[in-house]
Amino acid sequence: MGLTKHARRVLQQQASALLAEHVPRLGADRRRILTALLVETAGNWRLFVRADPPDARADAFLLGPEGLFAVTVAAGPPERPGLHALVRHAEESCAGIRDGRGRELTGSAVHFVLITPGPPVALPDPGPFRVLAEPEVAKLFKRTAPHLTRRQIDAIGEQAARILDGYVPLRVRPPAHEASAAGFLDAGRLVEAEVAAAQLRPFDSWLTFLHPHQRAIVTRDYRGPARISGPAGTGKTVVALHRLRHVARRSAGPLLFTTFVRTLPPVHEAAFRRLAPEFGGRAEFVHLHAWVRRFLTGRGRPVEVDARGVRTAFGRAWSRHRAVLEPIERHDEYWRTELDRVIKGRGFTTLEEYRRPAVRRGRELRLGFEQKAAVWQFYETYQEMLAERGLHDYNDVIDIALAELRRQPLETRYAAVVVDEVQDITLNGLRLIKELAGTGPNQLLLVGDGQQQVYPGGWRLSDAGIPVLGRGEVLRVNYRNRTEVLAFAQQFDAVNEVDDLDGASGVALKNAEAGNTGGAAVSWRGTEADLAAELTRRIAGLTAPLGQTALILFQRQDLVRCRRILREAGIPVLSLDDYSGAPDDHLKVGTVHRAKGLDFQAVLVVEFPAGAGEGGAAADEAAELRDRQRLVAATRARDFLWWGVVEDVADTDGAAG
Ligand SMILES: Nc1ncnc2c1ncn2[C@@H]1O[C@H](COP(=O)(O)OP(=O)(O)OP(=O)(O)O)[C@@H](O)[C@H]1O
Repeated sequence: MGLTKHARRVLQQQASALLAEHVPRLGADRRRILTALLVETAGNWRLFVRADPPDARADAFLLGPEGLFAVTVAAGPPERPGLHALVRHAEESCAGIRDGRGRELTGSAVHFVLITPGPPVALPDPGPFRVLAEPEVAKLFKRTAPHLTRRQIDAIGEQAARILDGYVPLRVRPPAHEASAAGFLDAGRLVEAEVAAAQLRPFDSWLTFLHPHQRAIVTRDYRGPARISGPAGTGKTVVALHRLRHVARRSAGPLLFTTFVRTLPPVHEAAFRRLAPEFGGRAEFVHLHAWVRRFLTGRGRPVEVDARGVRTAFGRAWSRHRAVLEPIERHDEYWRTELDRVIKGRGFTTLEEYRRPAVRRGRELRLGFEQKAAVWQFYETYQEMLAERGLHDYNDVIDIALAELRRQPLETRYAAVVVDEVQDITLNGLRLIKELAGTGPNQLLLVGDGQQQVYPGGWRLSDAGIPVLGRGEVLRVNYRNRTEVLAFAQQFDAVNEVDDLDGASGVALKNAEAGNTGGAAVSWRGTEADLAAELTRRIAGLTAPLGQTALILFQRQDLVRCRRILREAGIPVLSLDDYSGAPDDHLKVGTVHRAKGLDFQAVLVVEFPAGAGEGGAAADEAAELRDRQRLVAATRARDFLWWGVVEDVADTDGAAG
C-alpha cells in the first residue's frame, strides 16, 4: 500500500514493540516476517499471531478482502503428518465462524500460505501452500479478487478473536496526521475494494461461507462414488469446487473437473483458481469430448469428428428411410435424437437390446416391435454411410475411448473426478467416466439436476454401473436467483416428479427455498417487427453492467436474428461460445445449451415461436423439453430477468441463413 517512508518506519516500530510484548519468544525469521505482515495490515486487514512456541499449527491467521489465510513461516512445507495436523487445525478452528445469515465459514475456504525466509526458492512440492518468499510478502495484500466487505471482515475478525485459541489479534495504527493524509490508508483503494465487493454481494461470499448443509457435503467421507442433485442455483457447483479443494488437500495426483457442456470448464476453472490458487496446476478443467480427443491422441489413436460429413451421412440415411419413419414422427430431429441419445448413446449393438422393455425411458412416443425394426434399419444405414466415408460421430469417439480405457487403464489415476451437469451426458459417456475415475473412496462426484436436462436422457446412474446408494445428496436452498426471478422461473416447473438421477424422487425447482430476497422479472409480448426497438430499449435501461448481462435464445437461427438487431444498435457482444468467465463489458449472447451452469446479474430471453405443425406424443416430449430449457434460461438470472415472447414471425427470408 502507498505508505510514506516515515509512516512505514513508525508502523515497523509499533509492530516490533507489539510482537515483543505479546509473542516474546519468536525466532529472528518469524519476527521479521510477522513484522512485515503487521505493517501491511494497517488497512482493511486483521492479523492473529500464535502466542505459543512453534508447533504443528499455523504461525498466524490473516483476514482481509480476499478471505482468510493460514500463514506458516518456514523454509519448506512441513512433512506429513505435521502437514495434516496443520491443515486440520486451521480448518477446524475456523469452522465455527458464521455470517449474519447463518452460513458457516468453510474450512476449505482457508488459504494456506507458506512464507520462506530470505530470497525466493523453488519448492518442488508445496502441497496445499501458496509459496511466497520474504521479499514478496506485499503480494498477499494485492486486491485481485476481493469478495469480503469491510463489514464482513469486522464480523469474522470479532468471532476469530474469540474462537482462535492461543492466537492474539494484533493491529498497528498509523499516526493520526498520516492516517488522514491521502494515500496513507489507501482510502481510494479501500473504496474501490468496497465497491467491487458490493457489486458481487452477496453472491461471491460462497468463496468463504457455505450453508451448513453445503459444508457437510464438502467434507463428508464417501466410500464410493457420490452424487449431488438439487434444483437450479442451489450451489451444486459451488459445493463441488469446494470439495475438489478439500480432496486435493488430502491427496496427491491430478484432479479432473469435466462436463458435457463445452463452454463451462473455463468459467469454472476461473472460479476454482480464485478459490484454490494453490491447486490451479493440479486440476484440469476440460469438457468430456476434449478430454477424450486428447486421451486418444495420447494413445496414438487420434479421432476427429467431421461434423459436416456426419450431417451429410445422416441426411442420406434419412432420405432412404423417411418414407417409413415419417408416418411415425415426421421430424428428422426426433430420429437424430433417437440415434444419438438412445441407440448409440446407450450403447446398443443389437436390435434385441433395443427391443427390450424400458430402454427408451424419457421418450414419450411408444414404438412397437416392427417400428423398432424400422428404426434399427435406419441406424444401420447411418452407420454404413459413416463407414463408407471413414467418419466417426461423437458417440463413436466415446465408444472408442471406452474400449481403449478398458484395454489399458490410465497410467496416472486421478485423485478425484468431478462431473458437472451430469444429466446431459449419454449413458455410454457415464460408463467412460466410471472407467476413467474409478469407484474408490472420494474418487468420483457426479453433480446434476434431472429437471435441467436440455437433451433427452433417460438413464439412471446404476445403468452405468455407478453405485451411489447412501451417497446421494440433495440441496434445496436457491442462492442464485432473487425471489422475483425464482418465482418467474417456477412457472415453467410443470413436472410432477423429478428424478434424482438414480430413479428416486428428487427436489423440483417449485419446492426450492429462496435464499435471497427482491429482484425483478418482467415479460413482454410483441411482433418481431417491434422486437428490435424493445430489446435495445431494455438493454439501454439495464442497471446491471452490460458485461454481467446475457441474452439467451433457444435455437441457433434465433441467434442470427438477434445478433442482427444488436449489431445495428451498436451493442458490443461476446458469444457464449467464447466466454471464459473473464470480466469484460460485452453483452453475452448464446443459446440455452451454452448458458447451462452459468449465471449473470441480468438475463434477457427472447422466445421465438417453435416449429409449427407438431402433434402427438413427440410434440408432448418437445413441449416438456422446451419447458426444461425455459427453466434453465430463467434461472441464469440473479437480479433481473426480462422475458420477451415473439408472437408472429415476420418474413425472415435470408434472416435465418
Ligand atoms: N453458500 C453460498 N453463499 C452465497 N452464494 C451462493 C452459495 N452457494 C451458491 N451461491 C450462489 O448461487 C450461485 C449458483 O451456484 P451454483 O452454480 O453452484 O448452483 P448450481 O446448483 O450448480 O446451479 P445450476 O444447476 O443452475 O447450474 C453461485 O454462483 C453463487 O453466486
